[in-house]
Amino acid sequence: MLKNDAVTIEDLTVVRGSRTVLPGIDVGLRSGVITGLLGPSGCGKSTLIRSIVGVQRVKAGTVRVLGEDAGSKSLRDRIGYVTQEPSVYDNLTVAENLTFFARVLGVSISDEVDAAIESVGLASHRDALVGNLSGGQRSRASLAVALLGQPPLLILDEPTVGLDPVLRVELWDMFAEFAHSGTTMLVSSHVMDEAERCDRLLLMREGRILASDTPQALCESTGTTSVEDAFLALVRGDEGAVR
Ligand SMILES: Nc1ncnc2c1ncn2[C@@H]1O[C@H](COP(=O)(O)OP(=O)(O)OP(=O)(O)O)[C@@H](O)[C@H]1O
Repeated sequence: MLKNDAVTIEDLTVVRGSRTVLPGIDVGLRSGVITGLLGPSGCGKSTLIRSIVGVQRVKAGTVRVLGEDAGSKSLRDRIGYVTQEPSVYDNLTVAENLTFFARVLGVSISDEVDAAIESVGLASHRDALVGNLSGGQRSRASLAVALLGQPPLLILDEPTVGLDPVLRVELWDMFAEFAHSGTTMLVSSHVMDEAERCDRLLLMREGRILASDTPQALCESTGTTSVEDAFLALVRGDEGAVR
């Protein structure tokens, strides 16, 4: 963890139902880079994200986000969060959805709505009903909502699920642009080839952080040439350590 990390997490313990999902983890998110959050289904990625966004009841530990406690009111318009399910209204157009959420957030409608629509490549569908859009277009409309007000921290939970390869590449190009302009990004993914597009990676397994480093450093430290192989090597090492 670094002093100027955008997010610092210490000894975070989360229990959901009767299961200890996060058993006291420490991790930091570097500012102004894309961190990929990777790990098998059920390993706790969404729970970690919910803790950062401030909607998860935590049992112990601290989560500091942009210098505030996670969940603080002052963070409300400083975090853009896109869940796995599109969070836009089917019976409103793209522009109407954005206008509605801009009002809720109190951001300038005239400037921000069109800029957000433009940046997710939906300008030609500005006046289309969201209910008539394709799955990928609906995901991008959700992403546009998260961009309103240009929050310094963007958290995207599996933003490319169900999207075609061309669209995935376009979205990752867009994420790189956001990071380039100073936005801190946390992007969860199941897809290992997307990991190569991240500046840093958090590899999770069964609620624990197996590694937090650059893709290159992970490959070097495990003597592998792909993130997928690095992850497998770390899992095998972890299994050996647990045994
Ligand atoms: N409300 C709940 N009550 C009990 N257990 C829960 C609850 N919500 C999640 N869990 C458990 O917590 C663990 C972590 O879930 P989480 O959704 O964080 O995983 P994930 O890594 O995001 O998975 P996926 O990639 O499939 O979305 C899982 O074992 C899940 O079954």
